[in-house]
Amino acid sequence: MTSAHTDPSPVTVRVPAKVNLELLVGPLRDDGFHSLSTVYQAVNLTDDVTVALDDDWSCTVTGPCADVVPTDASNLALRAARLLADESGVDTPVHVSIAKSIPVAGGMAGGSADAAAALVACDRLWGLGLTTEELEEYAAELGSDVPFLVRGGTAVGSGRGERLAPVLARGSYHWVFAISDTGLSTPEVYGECDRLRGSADIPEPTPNSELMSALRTGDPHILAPQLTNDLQEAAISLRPELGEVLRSGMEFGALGGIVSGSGPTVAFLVEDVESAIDLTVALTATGTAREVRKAIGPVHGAHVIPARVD
Ligand SMILES: C[C@](O)(CO)[C@H](O)COP(=O)(O)OP(=O)(O)OC[C@H]1O[C@@H](n2ccc(N)nc2=O)[C@H](O)[C@@H]1O
Ligand SMILES: Nc1ncnc2c1ncn2[C@@H]1O[C@H](COP(=O)(O)OP(=O)(O)OP(=O)(O)O)[C@@H](O)[C@H]1O
Repeated sequence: MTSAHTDPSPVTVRVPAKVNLELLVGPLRDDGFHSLSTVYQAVNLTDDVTVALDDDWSCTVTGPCADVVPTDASNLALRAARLLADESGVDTPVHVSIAKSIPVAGGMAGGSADAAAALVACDRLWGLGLTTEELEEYAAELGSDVPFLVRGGTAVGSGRGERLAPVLARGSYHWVFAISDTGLSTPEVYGECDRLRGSADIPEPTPNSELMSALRTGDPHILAPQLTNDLQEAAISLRPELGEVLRSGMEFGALGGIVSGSGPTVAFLVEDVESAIDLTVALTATGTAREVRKAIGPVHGAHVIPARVD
């Protein structure tokens, strides 16, 4: 092992959550993953991940949901830091601190986001100078969603979701997210999808050209009818009240509503910032969600931010 050039100052990286504008789930592959065709969009619900040189590998998490995030070796951000160290021959451990704001087990890729952020932060701290493409390759070893959280913006994902291609998308979209009290497990939702499909023959999924055209217009009215999620039925089957949340959001004027990824967060696309505020207030009043938050997409992937001066 060699010691990499080290910068003693801690590095903080801000990383977005994601919503899948389209999530087409293909057949179950031999490796236990489903082949996907998905369109990701990064939205500005963010976590901040700070890495600092330390005597040993460790992790702390702060924020309202910190108690349900592991701080042992299973934490995805800590795993990401250790993977990068192993692969790059670095022997200087770090402490990883996560200021968590992305819902946990909410279908918005919060753990994947922290892993992406840790890769970008450690690359800077250890002075490795890796390219985004190199970081995305390490990211794919940590989870299917992780490469997208390094990249951000709007992108098509294929394979198991880890193979990315750019999308020409205009404009900014306004979202409202209805966040549940308790999360859903991603493997359980995929399992429920398989159960509901039974022995049906499932074709390999391909991106929907109408969604691609809609993204080129930048018009949320045109995008809204194209939102699709093949995991939605499975998420509602496991959590029937999500159907009620979807109905409420549409009644209160959302242009489109969809379960985010594997759920249970429900994402509503709205016309503009005023509509986002109105829908946030209306959904909060129903009490059907633990928390309702508005966001904008697309935004950048994991990026270094200036150190906080407290
Ligand atoms: C639902 C999505 O968030 C949509 O973007 C992703 O497909 C999930 O991505 P992720 O959380 O990064 O998932 P991974 O950590 O790679 O895989 C967790 C588990 O989800 C299931 N999984 C995940 C991705 C995929 N294409 N097919 C699957 O069946 C598998 O059971 C896998 O063991
Ligand atoms: N840094 C982390 N942040 C959140 N959860 C983590 C982290 N590291 C490990 N986990 C574990 O991963 C599980 C899934 O959390 P996560 O928030 O990534 O779910 P998710 O957003 O539904 O994932 P996805 O949308 O990628 O399927 C959590 O229940 C937790 O036990």
